[in-house]
Amino acid sequence: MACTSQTAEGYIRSARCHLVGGLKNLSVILENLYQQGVLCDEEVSKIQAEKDDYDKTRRILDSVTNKGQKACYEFLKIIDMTRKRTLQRPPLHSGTKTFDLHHWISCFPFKDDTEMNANYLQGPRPCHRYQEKLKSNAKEMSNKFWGKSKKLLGGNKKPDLSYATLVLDTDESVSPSKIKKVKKKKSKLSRPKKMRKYIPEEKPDIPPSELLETDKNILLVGKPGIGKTALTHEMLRIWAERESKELDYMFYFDMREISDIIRDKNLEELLFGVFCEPDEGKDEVLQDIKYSDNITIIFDGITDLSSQVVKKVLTKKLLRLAKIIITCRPDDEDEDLFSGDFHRVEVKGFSEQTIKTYLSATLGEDQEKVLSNLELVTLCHVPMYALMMAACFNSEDSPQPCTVTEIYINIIRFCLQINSKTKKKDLNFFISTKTEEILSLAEAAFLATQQKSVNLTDLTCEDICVLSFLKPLLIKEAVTETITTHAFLHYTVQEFFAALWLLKNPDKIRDVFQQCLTEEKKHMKHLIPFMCRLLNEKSPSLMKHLIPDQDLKNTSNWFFKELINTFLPHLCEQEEADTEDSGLHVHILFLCQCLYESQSPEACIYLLDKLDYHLDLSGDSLDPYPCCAVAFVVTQSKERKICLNLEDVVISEQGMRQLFECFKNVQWSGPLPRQLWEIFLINEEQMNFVSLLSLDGNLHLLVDGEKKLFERAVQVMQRMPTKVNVCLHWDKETPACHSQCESLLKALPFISSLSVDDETSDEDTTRFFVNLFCAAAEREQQTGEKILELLSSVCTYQTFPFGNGNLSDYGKKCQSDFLLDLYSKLKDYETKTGLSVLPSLQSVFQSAPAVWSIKLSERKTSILLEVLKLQPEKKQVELTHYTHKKSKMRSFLQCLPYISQLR
Ligand SMILES: Nc1ncnc2c1ncn2[C@@H]1O[C@H](COP(=O)(O)OP(=O)(O)OP(=O)(O)O)[C@@H](O)[C@H]1O
Repeated sequence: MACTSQTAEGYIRSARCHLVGGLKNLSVILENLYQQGVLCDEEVSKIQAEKDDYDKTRRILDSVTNKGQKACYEFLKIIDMTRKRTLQRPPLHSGTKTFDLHHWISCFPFKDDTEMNANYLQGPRPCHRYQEKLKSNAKEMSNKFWGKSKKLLGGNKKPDLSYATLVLDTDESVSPSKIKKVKKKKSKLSRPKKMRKYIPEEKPDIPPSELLETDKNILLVGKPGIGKTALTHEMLRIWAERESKELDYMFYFDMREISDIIRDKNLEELLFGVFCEPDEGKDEVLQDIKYSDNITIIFDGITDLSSQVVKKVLTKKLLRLAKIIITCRPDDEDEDLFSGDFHRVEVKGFSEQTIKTYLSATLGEDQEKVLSNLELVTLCHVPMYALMMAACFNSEDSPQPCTVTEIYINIIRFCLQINSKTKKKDLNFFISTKTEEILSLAEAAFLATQQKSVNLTDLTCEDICVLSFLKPLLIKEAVTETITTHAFLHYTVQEFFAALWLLKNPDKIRDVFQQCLTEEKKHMKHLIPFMCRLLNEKSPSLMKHLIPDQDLKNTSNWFFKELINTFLPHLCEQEEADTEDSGLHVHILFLCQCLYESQSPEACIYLLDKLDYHLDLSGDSLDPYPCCAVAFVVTQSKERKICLNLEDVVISEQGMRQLFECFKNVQWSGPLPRQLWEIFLINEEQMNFVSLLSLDGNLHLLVDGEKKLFERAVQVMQRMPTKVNVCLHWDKETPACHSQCESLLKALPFISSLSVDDETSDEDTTRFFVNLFCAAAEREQQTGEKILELLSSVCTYQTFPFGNGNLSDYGKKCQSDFLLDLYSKLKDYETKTGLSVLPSLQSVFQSAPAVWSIKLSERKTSILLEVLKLQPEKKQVELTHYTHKKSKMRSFLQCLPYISQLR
């Protein structure tokens, strides 16, 4: 059509007859000619004053061609850049061959001057203004959407909520979550593994912008609350914020909100009446939209096609060139209507990584409270539940602790509220009007849970609020037959509803308690913590809107006693049968968790009383949440201190923080301090040793424990800001081995005192110190370090075994005995090795008690004499078990010069 030598003017002249009648949207052409300086104000006005479009077109063509090549080139450029709106298309199926202006303009050999391209006005002014209005509307809508969620998060530190990456699945072969083969076999996965399966696997990221760019129509399918609306709002935001000279439009319709009002509306009413009205040139805008291929329409939450206008848009009878995005829940996915032309994308929620990022952004440090509970973490794969989690832990209105059940109650209330569009203040009333539907869902949940199934086969309810907790499952029974059942979005929500039904039918509760003790039905016990909290009437409330108050109180009166009495005897039986079983304490922990959920001090005291105030958690691995539960139960005992056994327990740093709160109610004696230090030392996390040390001022250390622990303790001492008091414990009756003595000696510069726990026998204590002093002497001999002196200064009178300012008779005796034993053993050692140890220990022997208590019959008087000789002044001596042996009496007389008083 074009030859390269043809001029712009010639090109226009050759097609003049087609251009007259073939140009449209003359205002766009004129405006551009004016902006590019081809025509002046006056010329434009004159053209506009022409009576019809033919005359206007002729006049435009004349003006441009009269102005020469440059003006003609500019004109062609304008036509080219705005051709969608300024050039007529040849009629479709016209039969006769017509001149195609679109083809004609594409054949003109333009120079490559891309930098100019951006500057053309694409469509009529009113359309551009309308686009601006739509964009600002979209930004506002997107802000409002996130603002609504943000409002749920209390506190001053409200985080900014925005779109977090969702797992999107474009697998066309029908999604595996939808169709399942009938599986007769029960899943053998452990509960944590089963829970993890809820979290969708990470897929290659499909950013919302990509969905926005593609020419295809899109069907977004996903469970309630999974993020379909959030995704569409993200697309709206991207569209509204991007810089583009294109004249494009984007409309969003929340079908749940408008489906009632648009039933009989036409396109104009839908776009301008329901969504957003142009401020000027309505007809021009509507015309432009109708034939625009740059228009995106979102129908969010479509359930049916009762609206004719929506149906026509979806079936392309209206807005033929528009790109359509629809979202629906799997329940409403009508394959006949949405098939073919729609690219199906399944929205699967948050991946594990996004859950972590989301919780970290919304909760900061508090994220640990959720992360430490696997059930809560997996619940967060549904973004709506993640939002609730953030809201529960962030809220200032409802004080923490937030029990797990409270989070579920909040979730249930929140889902009911948003799905029914009820105002917060009317929600309690609304719940009571839905009693029947909620209880029927609860019954289906209970029956399925009993069968260990997630398929709610007997569900008859069609209520939208109730269905918002569910997703449909298509079960393939035969090649030609599938049946639809429902499943909860998360198994724990099913258990929650099952618990609710059980409280409505209290006569079944005892049976269920018994079932929990059987191998076959032990999974039923997950209902019990929920029941414990649901019995509590405090806010957030649920049960009291569903069943009469008195019924709930009647159940509450016997429930906890029955629970404790059912589980405790079973516990004792197990204990007798297998004392090695470390799973044994699971029941105690379980009961603690139940009581924590209940928040009932009376029930805690009842349990503690039954356990004689002994809580034995030995051998357990305690997550932070159970720690919180144990701390709650222990703190309820105001009158009596609890004896806590934490032997071989594993607790995280966070769990420890929870547990610390209850130590004031715990007996601080026996092995507990040492057990705690072991838990800390074993732990690989950064533990807060300073706070542990502050409990009683001592670092408690098992002398004959694992070598690694001992070494770790030494490292800890070295890192402490001040010197540490060390209290040594023994497990088995073995003296410290050489390497342990060595480690301890290495740590001496960081030790302010060394003592021994009061359960260690005198013999062991002596043996240990003898070994330690001997090791010190050896080391001193080898290295020349003055270590004996340092050691003896650490083992001062104040802290020496049994030493305190006011010794009892028993104490005095022990101390005297200890010193005499130590002296005699070290003397033997000196003789054996030729090393000199005793002179460095003068201060130790001199710090001896004011009154020496001696069992004369058992003692070598020669040793006594030597020790007395070391004393700076005469000492009082008290003889017990004295002897009738003359020789012994005679040598005792030699001690008299060093004795001030003898009894
Ligand atoms: N990608 C996301 N990033 C951050 N928050 C999200 C995301 N998706 C959803 N949310 C949060 O979850 C809430 C519920 O999500 P949304 O309304 O998008 O679910 P939906 O799939 O449209 O549910 P329904 O089927 O009930 O309409 C939102 O209000 C938002 O706070």
